Amino acid sequence: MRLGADHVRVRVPATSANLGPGFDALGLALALHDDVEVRAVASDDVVVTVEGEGAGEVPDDATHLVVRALVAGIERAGAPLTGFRVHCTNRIPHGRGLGSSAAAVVAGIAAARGLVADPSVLDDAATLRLATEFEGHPDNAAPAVLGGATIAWDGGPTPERVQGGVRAVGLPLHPGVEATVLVPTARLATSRARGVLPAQVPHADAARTAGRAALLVEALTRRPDLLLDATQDALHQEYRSDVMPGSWDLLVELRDAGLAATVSGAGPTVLVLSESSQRERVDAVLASLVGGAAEWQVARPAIDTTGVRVRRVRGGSDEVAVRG
Ligand SMILES: Nc1ncnc2c1ncn2[C@@H]1O[C@H](COP(=O)(O)OP(=O)(O)O)[C@@H](O)[C@H]1O
Ligand SMILES: N[C@@H](CCOP(=O)(O)O)C(=O)O
Repeated sequence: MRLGADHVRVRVPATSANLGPGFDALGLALALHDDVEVRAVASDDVVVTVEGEGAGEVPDDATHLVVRALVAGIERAGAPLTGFRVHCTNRIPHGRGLGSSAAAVVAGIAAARGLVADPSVLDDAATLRLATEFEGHPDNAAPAVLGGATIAWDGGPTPERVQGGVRAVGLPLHPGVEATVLVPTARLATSRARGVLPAQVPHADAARTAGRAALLVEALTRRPDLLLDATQDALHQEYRSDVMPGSWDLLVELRDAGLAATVSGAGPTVLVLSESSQRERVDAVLASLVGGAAEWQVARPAIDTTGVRVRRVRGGSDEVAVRG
C-alpha cells in the first residue's frame, strides 16, 4: 500500500476521564486542543518541533509519543514507512489528568489515517483499539476520537456472544452540562496514580459505584440536577488522595458546597460538572474556595463534540477533511 498524502494537519481535544464513578470507562472531550502537523519526507529521519506545553521536555526524534503512534498507525495500515517532519502546537498541560498522552497517541494515529491511501483501515474503531494498546485504558482515547461524552469498554480477546476488543459509544450529552477544570501547578504521572490503587475493593463500594455510574449516564444526558449524587465514587479517588492531597481536600470542600466535583482522570486536576443555569452559584463557590489562589488555574472549556479532526493539505490553505 502507498501513502495517499504527504502532508496532514490534526487537531485533538483534551479529555477528562472517569467523571467520578466511571473508572476506565467514562470520558468527556474538552475544547482545549493540541495541533499536530505532519509531513512525510523522502529521507528516513524524523524531526519533531514543539511549541507550548512540553516544549524542551519531550523528545524531538522518533521516540516522541506522537511519532511512535504515527509509526504504529502506518504499520497497522500496511503502508510504507518514510521519514517525517512533525510540528506540535500543544495546549493540553502534561501530567495533570487532562489526557495529554492519549491526545498525543490519538493525534499520531489520526495523522497516519490522513497519510495512508485508504483512511478507512484506521477508522474510529481501529484508532480506539490501537490507542488503547498504548494507554492501557480506553477512557481518554474514546472521547479524544469521538468527541462529547463517551462510554468505553473492552469486550475481551475471546468473545462469546459479544464482539471482542475495545469499543466505545457516544452519549447524547444534555446541552446544559458544563465542565470547569481547576488545574494545579503540580504534576502527577498517571502511572504513579495507578500504582497506588488497591488490587481489590470491598463489594459494597463496587456495588455503590456501579449504581452511581449508571445514574451518571442519566444525569449527563437528561437530568443534570442529579450530577452531585451521580459523581460519587469509591473505587479510585480517595485511594489516590495521598499522592494528590491538595486536589482531594479541594474536591471534598467543593462537594460539601454542593458541586459535582471529581478528580479529572488520574489527577491532579479537579473537574466540576454543573448545569449552565447554576453558573452564578458555581462561580461564587469557586471564587470563595480557589479565588486568587496562584496554585489553581480555573477554566471552563466548551465541550468538544467533534473529536479528532484530520485534514490532508494539498498546498497552501487548500485542505480536505478526512475526519471532523
Ligand atoms: N503532546 C505530547 N507529546 C509528547 N509526549 C507527550 C505529549 N503529551 C503527553 N506526553 C507524554 O506523556 C506524559 C504525561 O502522560 P500522563 O502521565 O498519562 O499524564 P496526562 O494525564 O497528561 O495524560 C508526559 O510527561 C509526556 O512524557
Ligand atoms: N482511568 C484512568 C484515566 C487516566 O487519565 P489521565 O488523563 O490522567 O491520563 C485513570 O484514572 O488512571
